[in-house]
Amino acid sequence: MREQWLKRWREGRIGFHLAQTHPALVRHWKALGVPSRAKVLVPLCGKSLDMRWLSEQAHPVLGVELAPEAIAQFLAQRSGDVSRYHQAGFDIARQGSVELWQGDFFHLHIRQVDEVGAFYDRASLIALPPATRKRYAFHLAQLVPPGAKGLLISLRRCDSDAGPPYSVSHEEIDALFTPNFRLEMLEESAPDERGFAESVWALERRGPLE
Ligand SMILES: C[S@@+](CC[C@H](N)C(=O)[O-])C[C@H]1O[C@@H](n2cnc3c(N)ncnc32)[C@H](O)[C@@H]1O
Repeated sequence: MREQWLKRWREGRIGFHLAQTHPALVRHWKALGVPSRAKVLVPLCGKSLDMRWLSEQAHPVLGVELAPEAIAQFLAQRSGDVSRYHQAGFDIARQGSVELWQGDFFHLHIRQVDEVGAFYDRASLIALPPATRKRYAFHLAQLVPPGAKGLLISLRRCDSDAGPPYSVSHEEIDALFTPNFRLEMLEESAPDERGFAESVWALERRGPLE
């Protein structure tokens, strides 16, 4: 799966990328009640402009992405100094208040994200096959502290298991996240021309005794 994603970026097959900030992020982020200036973890971030929007809301951003092309293209969208360093297997580039960590999200360790207070996930689940989605939900729960809030945007289609993009049912999202998060579905769009409906969820990391 890693190779498949790296190949897609090399070949420029990135139909998932939006040329604008995701409207649901703009619609729902404020109401989540994320503390101002909380650092936002963006797993599997691609070159999403949503990271620019979050940083414009005064949130430092930590994006994690496998493909070097995604990171180079994100940085090239803006002029501005880029500082680079390396930490525990990740090549890190910082531009303004956005840090992009190039490497495998599953290798990210809680010690490396101890300042994170919120998260934003658009299209991570649909990028991963079913067994890896379980690992993803568990790993995210390990990385964010109790009380951390986030937005999750996913896709479902009733008639196919092929992917990516994978179809992820509401029942699966519930089963993946309920053990460690409070979860509320905020909206679901009508199906698009490929039959995919997009759903938006508010999550909050539970505490150890909840
Ligand atoms: C469907 S795209 C979504 C990108 C972005 N969130 C957006 O909204 O445009 C999934 C992204 O996850 C990246 N990816 C896949 N597996 C990964 C992993 N294990 N660690 C980090 N990034 C990964 C892919 O390279 C791809 O850019």
